[in-house]
Amino acid sequence: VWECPPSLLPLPGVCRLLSSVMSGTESHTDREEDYRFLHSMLMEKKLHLLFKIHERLKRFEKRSPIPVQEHAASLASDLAEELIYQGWRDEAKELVSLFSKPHFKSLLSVHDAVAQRDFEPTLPPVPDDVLEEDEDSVKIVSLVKTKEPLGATIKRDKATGAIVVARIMRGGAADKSGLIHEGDELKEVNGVSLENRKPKEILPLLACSQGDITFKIIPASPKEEMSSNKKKLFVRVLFDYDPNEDPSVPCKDAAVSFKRGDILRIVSTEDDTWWQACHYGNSNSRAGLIPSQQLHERWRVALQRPRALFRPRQVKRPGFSISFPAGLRRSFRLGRKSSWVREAARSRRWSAGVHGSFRPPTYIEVIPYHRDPKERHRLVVLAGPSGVGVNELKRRLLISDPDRYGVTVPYTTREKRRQENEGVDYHFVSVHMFEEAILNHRFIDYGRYKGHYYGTSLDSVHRVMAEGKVCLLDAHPSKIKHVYTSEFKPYVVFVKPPRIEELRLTRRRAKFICDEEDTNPVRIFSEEDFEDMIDSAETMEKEYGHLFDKVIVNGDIAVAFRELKADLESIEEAEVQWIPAEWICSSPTTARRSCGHLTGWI
Ligand SMILES: Nc1ncnc2c1ncn2[C@@H]1O[C@H](COP(=O)(O)OP(=O)(O)OP(=O)(O)O)[C@@H](O)[C@H]1O
Repeated sequence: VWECPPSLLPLPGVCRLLSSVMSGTESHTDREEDYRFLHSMLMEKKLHLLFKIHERLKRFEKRSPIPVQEHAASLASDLAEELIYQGWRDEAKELVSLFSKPHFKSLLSVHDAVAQRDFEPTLPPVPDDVLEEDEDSVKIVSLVKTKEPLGATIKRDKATGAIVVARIMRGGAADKSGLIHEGDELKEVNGVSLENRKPKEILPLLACSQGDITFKIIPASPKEEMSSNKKKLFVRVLFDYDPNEDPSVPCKDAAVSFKRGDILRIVSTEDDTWWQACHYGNSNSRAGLIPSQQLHERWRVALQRPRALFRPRQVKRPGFSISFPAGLRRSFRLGRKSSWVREAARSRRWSAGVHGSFRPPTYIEVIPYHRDPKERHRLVVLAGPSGVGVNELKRRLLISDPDRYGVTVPYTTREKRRQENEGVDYHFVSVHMFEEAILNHRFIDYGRYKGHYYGTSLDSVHRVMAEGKVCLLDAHPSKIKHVYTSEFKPYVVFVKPPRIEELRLTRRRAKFICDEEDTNPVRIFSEEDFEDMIDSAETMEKEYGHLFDKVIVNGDIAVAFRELKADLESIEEAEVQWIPAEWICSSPTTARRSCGHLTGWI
């Protein structure tokens, strides 16, 4: 067994390592002599002292010590001189001899070098000849380049052929230096003229520069900073973006990737095509390029498939249910039940596509919201194509916590049936009352079915919320606008079908209720139902995706339910919730003043 000498005990890790090296080597060495040599080398006291020093340095490194003073060598020499005049006592003699030892002197001089950060490259003096031409306009900028990129992009000015700084990334090295600005013309890098060079020839020049880097620059005329940049502007992104898959991004390394739903802080919108933003909550994240709203809209237009835009689909949907377990099927989605509403939905889709009346999903301006425990809960809207499982999820939520969740009771003008209870299954009202409520805009959703009105009113939502419960409302996405206010602060969950293969597998035994007049009102899903469900989900996402806070894919019902429940709980517990700025900045003037030129959708 190989043992450590007691002086090495503070380094158990090194001892263990050396010990294992030795025991590992033992079986591989044929010759005793080699083994002894290795043993004596690894046991060498100096080697262990080196380890000790290394270990100490590592420990100090963690503490990030700050030098007490930067001129220890001259202090020691002054002190030595003083001591000589203090009389020649033994202690003084010893100290003077210690100070005069070359090792000690070297140690102090290394200390001073480190304290003064002498190891960093020094900037070369500005060459004498540089100011000869254009004396007023030329600027020499020297930066010390670390591993960090400069944080700037360059481009060639089409008109003049000059190389100019296209963008400066906020928080990057160039930005922090405050010496290089957007629009500056680069004349030389490290003495190499950039005349007649293409940006791609210059980039390697910058990349391989080590230490200090000197630019000869013709500064751009000073621009006024946009006031909007100084304001904190947050957006929720409504699409995924990966610069590695984007051939149009000017510089992949300078771009920021994000996922739909992420919150970004916009730091610059000066450029029409590429904005700058950083991820919220990540203090280390540097600002990077993101496609501007205009650019993203252009992409979307270019990518629009004419088939999806102009071909109205034959929508065939499950019909209407006959009776519902108490407290469940109280809010229903009329959008898919009456033929006239179906028609309306179809023409909405048609006109939106043709006239581009809906906003393409890009970024939505958001502001932080902290719910006061005394305030009402946010309304939870569940939306999704017919048959996807909205009711099933709602039912499970209610059962899981009936004190926390509540559902609305719908209104109808039809006769009450024997097994039904007023205010439990429906509010049974007269046609006159119903029509008056329509005129007073009290309905989120209403329609006629078999000669009777049915509708979900704002009052029933208020009632559930007033009980202190989280109101679960299922609604067609086109109806969300009726509750899209600061009063309800809706949290919208879109329930999306999985891929058709998974639908076939998971819905093998699922039955849904179709037309009540049908001879067989309950039937299993057909292939066509699945296709309709997927198509309709796609259309909903395209037209109303900007309203969705959360998208849940309902493949395995248990998984989808767990995800939904956890999500609804997490928004309540979250320190900050992000709500659309338009709920607070409702008047356009206020919005414009507080959010720069970006109001609501940006
Ligand atoms: N993930 C799932 N796996 C298997 N069956 C499911 C799943 N989700 C829902 N179902 C079943 O599919 C059927 C339709 O679901 P549900 O009634 O919840 O749909 P819906 O979206 O509310 O449609 P509609 O509003 O048209 O009634 C029900 O029998 C339900 O139990």
